[in-house]
Amino acid sequence: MTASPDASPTTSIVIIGDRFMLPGMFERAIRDKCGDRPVDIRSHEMPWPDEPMEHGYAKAGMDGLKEYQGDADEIVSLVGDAEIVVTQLAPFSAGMMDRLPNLRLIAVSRGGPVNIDMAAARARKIRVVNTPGRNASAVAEFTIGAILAETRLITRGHESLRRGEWRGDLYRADLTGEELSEMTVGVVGYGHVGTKVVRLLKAFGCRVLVHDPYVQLSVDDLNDGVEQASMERLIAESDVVTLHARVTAETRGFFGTAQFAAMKPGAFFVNTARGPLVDYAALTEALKSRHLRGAAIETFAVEPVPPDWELLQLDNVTLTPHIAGASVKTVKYAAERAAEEVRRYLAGEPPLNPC
Ligand SMILES: NC(=O)C1=CN([C@@H]2O[C@H](COP(=O)(O)OP(=O)(O)OC[C@H]3O[C@@H](n4cnc5c(N)ncnc54)[C@H](O)[C@@H]3O)[C@@H](O)[C@H]2O)C=CC1
Ligand SMILES: O=C(O)C(=O)COP(=O)(O)O
Repeated sequence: MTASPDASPTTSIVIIGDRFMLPGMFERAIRDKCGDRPVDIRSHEMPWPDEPMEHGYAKAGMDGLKEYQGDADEIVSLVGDAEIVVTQLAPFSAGMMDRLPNLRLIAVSRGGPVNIDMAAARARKIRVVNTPGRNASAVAEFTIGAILAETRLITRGHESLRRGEWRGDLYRADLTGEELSEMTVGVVGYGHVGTKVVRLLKAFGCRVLVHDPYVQLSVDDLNDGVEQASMERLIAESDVVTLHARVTAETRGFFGTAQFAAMKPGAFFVNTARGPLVDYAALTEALKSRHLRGAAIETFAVEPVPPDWELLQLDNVTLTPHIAGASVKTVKYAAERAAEEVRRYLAGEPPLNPC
């Protein structure tokens, strides 16, 4: 059908999807929101690379961009003359933007737009929007599961039964857990995920300590007895320590030999945040010596981890392959927000989440 001469020009939108975006969901959301506008949407799936990379999806070193997936030339050719790009992991460097003169909006479904050169985008007046907290409830729920997997020995019980071993005497010491209602849980980082972890923990009746030097506790949490603590106090008093900070110059290597030694004997350690926050060789020693009773680890500095890695062989750790944020709700929410950002851009409205 030919457009009438006075019709608005068609806006070209390119979606660069990956395994976190679920095929078709972003395109459907944009069509639902922007159906009354002439849009031409092209969706591409980026193949997932097999080789181990930083956090599983970061190639290091393209103009300081991090946690990205995809080749610059390939992405430039996929985007072509499009005005809008919707992506999660595709990188956009200054050099790539120079080759994409029509690009005006990048909707990036990330907590932080670490795969986009923000200074370059600002200089070229490209609007960049993101979706902070899109996976926060997914990670928070998963974290509670990871804590329970260790404190209630769900993983140990599972492994025991897989080996054909019933529980033995009630109560076999290695399958006798500890209840959160009697524990102190230390939450490091009180951002999108950390605040939700605290909210869920309160239902268990445990004492909750929070360490985050940059944020004040909410009035609700203060009224519910949650305490702000120095890192030293949190480490010394917690039966479970759970990490929810981003990797910065300050937080990189946050937990090493000294911190694990200062934790209570028999305490548990949980990391669903990022591998570089932790010295995993030091954690391995703390678990082997049984100074720590258990750990639940979900993210690593380089992913996938080698199958013969010592941490994977220990009997007092629950390990998952970086799946805490991956829920259907996360993707639905991200698609909905990206579509709303596209609608706002097309309608000349201000963005929901400008970067
Ligand atoms: N396993 C998974 O699938 C996922 C993991 N993540 C990770 O979870 C972590 C938390 O994510 P969000 O809550 O969205 O981040 P966020 O940016 O909302 O919160 C991070 C918090 O860390 C705090 N922080 C900064 N320096 C600190 C320090 N020295 N000590 C204590 N706290 C400090 C900040 O003030 C902020 O409140 C990040 O590392 C993120 O990469 C996020 C999503 C999915
Ligand atoms: O760690 C993951 O799985 C992520 O999805 C990264 O979350 P982010 O976009 O950095 O908040």
